[in-house]
Amino acid sequence: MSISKALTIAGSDSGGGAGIQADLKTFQELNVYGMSAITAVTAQNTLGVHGVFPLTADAVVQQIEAIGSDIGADAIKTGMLFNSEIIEAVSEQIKRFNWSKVIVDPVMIAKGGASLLQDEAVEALKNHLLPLALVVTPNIPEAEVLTGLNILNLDDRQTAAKILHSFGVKNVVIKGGHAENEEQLVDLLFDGTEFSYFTSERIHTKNTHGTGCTFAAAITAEIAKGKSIYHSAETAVAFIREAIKEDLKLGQGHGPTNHWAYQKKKRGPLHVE
Ligand SMILES: Nc1ncnc2c1ncn2[C@@H]1O[C@H](COP(=O)(O)OP(=O)(O)OP(=O)(O)O)[C@@H](O)[C@H]1O
Ligand SMILES: Cc1ncc(CO)c(N)n1
Repeated sequence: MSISKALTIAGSDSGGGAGIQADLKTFQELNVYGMSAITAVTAQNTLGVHGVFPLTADAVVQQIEAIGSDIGADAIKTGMLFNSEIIEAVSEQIKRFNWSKVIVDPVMIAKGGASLLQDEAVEALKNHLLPLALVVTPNIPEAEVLTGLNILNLDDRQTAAKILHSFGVKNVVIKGGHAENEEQLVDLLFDGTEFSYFTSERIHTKNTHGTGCTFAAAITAEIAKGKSIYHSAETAVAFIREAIKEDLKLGQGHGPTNHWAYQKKKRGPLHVE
């Protein structure tokens, strides 16, 4: 049997809802073999980020080399990269292994406000990593930082998508979760020519920790399997929707989403002892 493989280069979330943990759970659920290169360890739970411990760029490079030189990967996802040194090192490795299916989730700030990317690193993200990316998946505040725009409506999001595309990334997905006044959420996809819109009803829950990571991981898994960008985004929207709807009600703050929910809906409830 040949199995598709995906590598996530991201931070560890001890609470298990975001970061590396969310990515690996999502890869597994979508039948993709998951691998990881950890950029930073966070002490984190549903109440917030309590500590951030970045690894050296060399430690990140060695993890990527270990995978690239042996198992290989059909798609690569990046999440929390923390500083420009790590971003530049990761970009070098992507070039070295000729990886073209690269999905960049430009993680900047955790839900509680903790910084997961230093301010100095934004330029490195734009100059080194985005030109290598097949897809970038900012939320609205991240799209604002990357483009310098104030994004108030759908027109602004379209303009932001065009600017992001001009940085060299082939496909742009701007996620709509942060448009808090909107009951209809719109995730926008721009492929350089056409816009597509994925619309869904807002689910009212505080358990949305890790939605962005899970969404981008689902896109990565589908791309690893050779699916189109449109199909991958469509599956990711369905995956995250079920994961938010069937939340697990864990912790006292913003709880994680339910990574089992999408497959459970497809195959019916599992018999849990
Ligand atoms: N309350 C909600 N109801 C339904 N879908 C949602 C909700 N919140 C987010 N989503 C969906 O989840 C996905 C991630 O969007 P969001 O804008 O929340 O990402 P994010 O801010 O990067 O997440 P994170 O908090 O992990 O950083 C998108 O597909 C978005 O439409
Ligand atoms: C490690 C990590 N990566 C990404 C996010 C964004 O959700 C988070 N909270 N923690």
